[in-house]
Amino acid sequence: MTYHDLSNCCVSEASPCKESPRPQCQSPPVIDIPRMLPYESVKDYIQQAKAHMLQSQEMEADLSLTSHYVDVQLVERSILRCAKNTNKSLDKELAIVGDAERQKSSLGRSQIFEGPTEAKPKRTVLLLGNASMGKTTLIKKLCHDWSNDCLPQFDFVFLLDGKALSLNEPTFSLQTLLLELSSSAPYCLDPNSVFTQVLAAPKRVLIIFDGFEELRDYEVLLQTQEKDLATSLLKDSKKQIYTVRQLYSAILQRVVLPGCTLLISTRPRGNASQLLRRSDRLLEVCGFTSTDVETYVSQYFTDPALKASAMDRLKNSSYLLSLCWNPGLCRLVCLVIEQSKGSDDLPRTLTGLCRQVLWLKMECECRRAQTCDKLSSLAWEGHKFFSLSLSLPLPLFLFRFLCVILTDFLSLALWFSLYLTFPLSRTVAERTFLPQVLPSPSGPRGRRRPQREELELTQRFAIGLLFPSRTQLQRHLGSDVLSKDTVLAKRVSVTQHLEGHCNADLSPAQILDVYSGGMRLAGHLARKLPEVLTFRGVPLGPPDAFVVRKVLEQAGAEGKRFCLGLEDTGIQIAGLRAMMELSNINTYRACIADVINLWEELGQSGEEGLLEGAVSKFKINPLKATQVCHIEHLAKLVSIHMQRRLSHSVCVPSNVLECIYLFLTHYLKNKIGDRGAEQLAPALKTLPSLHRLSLYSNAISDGGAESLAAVLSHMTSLTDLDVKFNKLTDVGAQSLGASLKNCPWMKSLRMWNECIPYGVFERLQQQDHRILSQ
Ligand SMILES: Nc1ncnc2c1ncn2[C@@H]1O[C@H](COP(=O)(O)OP(=O)(O)OP(=O)(O)O)[C@@H](O)[C@H]1O
Repeated sequence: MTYHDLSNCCVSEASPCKESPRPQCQSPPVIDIPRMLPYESVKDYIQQAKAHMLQSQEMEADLSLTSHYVDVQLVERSILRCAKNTNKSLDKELAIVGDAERQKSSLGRSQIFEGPTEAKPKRTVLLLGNASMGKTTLIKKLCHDWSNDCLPQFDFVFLLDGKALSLNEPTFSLQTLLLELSSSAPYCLDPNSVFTQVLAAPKRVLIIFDGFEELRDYEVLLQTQEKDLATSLLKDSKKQIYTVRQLYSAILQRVVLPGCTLLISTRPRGNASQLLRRSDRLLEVCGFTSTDVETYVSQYFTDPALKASAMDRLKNSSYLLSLCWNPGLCRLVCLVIEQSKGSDDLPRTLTGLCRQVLWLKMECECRRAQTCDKLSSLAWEGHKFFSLSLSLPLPLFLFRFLCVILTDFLSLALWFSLYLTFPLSRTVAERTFLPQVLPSPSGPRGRRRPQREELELTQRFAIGLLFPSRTQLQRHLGSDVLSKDTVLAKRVSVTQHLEGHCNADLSPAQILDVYSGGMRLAGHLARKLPEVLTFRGVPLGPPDAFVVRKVLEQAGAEGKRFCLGLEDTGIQIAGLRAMMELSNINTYRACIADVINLWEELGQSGEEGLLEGAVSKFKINPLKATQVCHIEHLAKLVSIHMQRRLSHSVCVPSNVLECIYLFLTHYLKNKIGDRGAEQLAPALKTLPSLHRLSLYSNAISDGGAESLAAVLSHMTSLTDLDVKFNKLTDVGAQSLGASLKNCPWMKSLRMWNECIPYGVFERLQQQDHRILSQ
């Protein structure tokens, strides 16, 4: 009997998974298994493991995977290649792509471990996603898929939790770790046989790491293993003498089970250079689309009447609807809608939402006064949030979510009005609002510094708490005049701080923060906004885009107009459209492909006024292309320009796109290389108004130079070309030099680099004085 047979025997009776089509299933390799192995016990174990996973249906209390899971798409992310600085935090290293690119690189659950056809399977997959975007839920669903035989390439799936790192005793072996500590493992009757099989065919093993708080935890585990430890592990992985940390580290470093597949989930914060080097694929859970939100709501509310009214209420509450992009928040929104039973107004801010959820939970499950006291005092003493979750019957998810928001840095006391009793802190030196609203952090020494995500959220919450509506203020503080005065004083301080900023000081993130203070605070901000407002590099998810629009709208009411920069923000097309609906936008810049898609959408829906505005206000000069895809988008734009039509049915108004004046600045991060130059060349040929082109330091070698040389004589408006510090040798340089002879209109060609022999360069310069070295 071969292992193939064994695997086939294990097909469970459970129904096949619904969402993932089975054709993805590959036939497992045929592996001979030693005769003496008791097949039955291994086979039984696999069956039990599958059944065990199928039993853990819960996403969280009362919500099951089978009835409430929404099948979300994943997006393949890439890293900006930047030679100089590899020590950046991961979110800064990830290339931000537009909506169109995201669609192109999206994939389903069943494709996570597969590359393009013929490519090798992905052995180390990093699953990224911000707080409560659905990483753990996706992992649970994957485990279900495996139980339903939808991941036939794996015989074993082990789910390892970051929290197990707190087990410090050196009493584990690789065998006990996998068969006893993995949360997916059932009780094993014959651990030796199972473990022998795991060791015999590691390629058919999937190990999932989830539940780590941050990237740093992984990075520490990737520090080089002590030699003795590695040798000892390789000699005998059954000895129960290792700590969980040592074993995790050995798996991640592939000292043990080298051929297995690893799925590592994490939030994209902090430095991840080691992890990145070892990963074959970066995937991101990108949250719910608007259709996903509708699916979620319809699954959440089983009563048809409630379902319809919930969706109506949500649609009337645009900000809450935009928050539902985050699945965890979507769940909270549904909870609030469910509990409010149509009576109350829905919350208008994130702070309002979380406050209401907490309040609801406390009303339901705790004796309020006692719990408030307890929470406040525990939090103020600096206890970790997790310790609270042990002592209170609130759902773990809620705690985890609040934990992200509040963290140990900002104590829970903030929620319970303790913040009112603290004096304003002294300086306004920092460019955040935190000093204005919060007591100084006073946690024990040596604690990690709060991450940016936590600070941002904390800041938004702090502002949200300081600017509740009048009714809320009255409800929470009643006749407590002293507290009311403190709130008002802090509000004044924040407002003054905001007004004290000169325009250039305002960071895009601050604009997003301010909205949590409601429209009153947004009004102060609106007055201060600079005319050229750029968000480049700040990810704008749906709620952020909503906020930006609101603030711009408010500023418009005061007569302000803007030139809006939305490149590298990842804003969705719906968000872009919302900006176009504003009448106070002079010009805007955004991802070219998304802009074209928006034009198409507007053209197809016959919204000619909006289309005209969206086309005429679009600005690309100067274009800062940082990824190869930017060049493809440019080519698409050029083709629209030449054909004067968007799609079959949509023409571009004749007076626009007349003059694409283009100045491609050098490609700062991604090197376009020969491939990029090749793609760029045909597009360049058709640009009527390209005067200067800089492809400085772009890893272009002779192949790319040939492509450029071939189109140079067609670029009749080009006066200056800069291809300095590339990799051209004498071949590429001579080819460009020869082409220059056919371009009498050109003024300069800069192409020096150290791969061109000095003599060759000098001769070319003598032949044509327009060839410059600097
Ligand atoms: N695909 C989904 N379908 C339905 N609900 C989902 C989905 N993804 C997430 N949720 C809901 O959002 C909640 C939070 O998701 P989850 O715990 O998976 O996030 P996470 O990314 O692991 O967060 P963290 O980084 O905080 O650990 C889940 O408990 C569930 O209610």
